[in-house]
Amino acid sequence: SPARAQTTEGADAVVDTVVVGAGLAGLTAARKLVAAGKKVLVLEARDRVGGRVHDIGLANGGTIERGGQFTGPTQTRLQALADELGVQTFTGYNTGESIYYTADGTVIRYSGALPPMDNDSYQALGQAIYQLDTLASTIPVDAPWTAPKAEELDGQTFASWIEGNVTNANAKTILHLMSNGALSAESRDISLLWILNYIAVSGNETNPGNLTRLISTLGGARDSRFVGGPYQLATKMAAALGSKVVLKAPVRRIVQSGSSALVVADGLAVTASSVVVALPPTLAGRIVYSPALPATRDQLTQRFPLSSIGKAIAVYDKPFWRDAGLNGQVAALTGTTRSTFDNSPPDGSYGALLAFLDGDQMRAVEDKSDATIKQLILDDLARYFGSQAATPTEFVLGRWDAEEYTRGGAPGFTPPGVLTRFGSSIRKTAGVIHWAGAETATFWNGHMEGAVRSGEQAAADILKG
Ligand SMILES: Cc1cc2nc3c(=O)[nH]c(=O)nc-3n(C[C@H](O)[C@H](O)[C@H](O)COP(=O)(O)OP(=O)(O)OC[C@H]3O[C@@H](n4cnc5c(N)ncnc54)[C@H](O)[C@@H]3O)c2cc1C
Repeated sequence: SPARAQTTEGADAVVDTVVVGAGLAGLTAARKLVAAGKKVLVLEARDRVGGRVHDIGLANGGTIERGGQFTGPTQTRLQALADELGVQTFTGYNTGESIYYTADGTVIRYSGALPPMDNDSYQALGQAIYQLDTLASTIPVDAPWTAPKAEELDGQTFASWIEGNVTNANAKTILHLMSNGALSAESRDISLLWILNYIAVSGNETNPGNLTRLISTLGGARDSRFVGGPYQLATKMAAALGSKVVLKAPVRRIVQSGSSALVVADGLAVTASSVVVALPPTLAGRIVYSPALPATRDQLTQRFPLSSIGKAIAVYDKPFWRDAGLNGQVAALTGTTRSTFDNSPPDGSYGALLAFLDGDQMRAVEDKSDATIKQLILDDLARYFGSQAATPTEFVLGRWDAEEYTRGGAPGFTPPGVLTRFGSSIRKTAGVIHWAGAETATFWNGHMEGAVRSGEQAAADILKG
């Protein structure tokens, strides 16, 4: 009742810290706090843990990743967690040629990281990547709004930078496609400062971030996968926390009074001396805070969307494209899916093709049924890999934008003018509330690594007192 939320009396439980959200960030924070002897309760809206990480069982006995899946070099905290929990990684399938599918429907096979282009185009693209890396090297990862040219960089979109700085048409095309494929966000939607920061955070304390690491398979963010899937990281942490994780408990209000807070979820209310809100900013903004949060923090959550993303997986008896010398990777200029990967298990005992629906392509199918989307994807896969791709044995579709407690994908991004005006509130505590979640991380922001780092950071801040 409203009366109950006015007071910390009448709570169902009293703990040291309430963690809101049982994604990798919230679970990591809880795990660290419990290890330090704190009494913790994690309130999770869904009927499962893991948030944007979720694997499901296939009829063929395999397991497939619906959400986050790739990891790679410099993602050291995620790796350390996996080691602790006994979850192995393996290098994704990279043998053979990739496919570039042109706007007029031509399949071009190629080797190496970049689609085939004439020399001038390669040079122009290389120059643009060098410029972006150079600008990114000026961004302080913990405070991008203080970068030397922050105003200028945050005053434009990535698209306007491409159009204003790159003259070669092929190089422009690849840069726009990269935004769609690697960030699930259109170049016209994101601030230049934001993408430079996203490049800068694609590293760790000893390895500065760079664009190649952010977008690459081998040696990059899409280098490796977890044997059995990354959902195990969430379920293993949750199993160790046991009854400290409460499912089906969406938090609706956080009422602070003095040095404590009453966290009101559907079905229960908990009093705590600190709270970790481990949600993407836009979902954190849907909780009602009393007293109201500082204006800058609230305005940040009004301006920090999640990208539009869907993920489809077509499963086959065998990875037939490998016999044709293909690695399963496509970069396409047309189609519902423009980015695919070989998602087969490490032993290749069956085949799986992962097809992303990114940005505009996800929005274009918003009103379509699952069956229609499946057909659109299979038509694309058949165009890329031949008619065998049209008849999978199973098909999995994750429409992340439509999930009530996610509402989009990774990463959360900022349009122009947001990081410089509101960014400094991203991790600033509000009374006893600490902010975590992949979008708050200073390395591998938006990734599983960032989620783990943000949870560790929030726990460390609370323990410091
Ligand atoms: C399709 C897809 C593919 C991706 N691919 C990769 C990849 O290959 N590699 C990579 O590193 N990352 C990838 N990511 C990103 C990665 O999954 C996320 O960055 C990371 O899992 C985020 O963890 P988190 O804990 O910060 O947030 P989330 O996982 O979003 O966790 C937030 C939790 O809070 C819960 N919640 C929401 N509202 C409330 C409320 N009011 N009260 C209580 N609980 C609430 C949610 O149910 C959820 O469990 C991908 C994401 C998607 C969607």
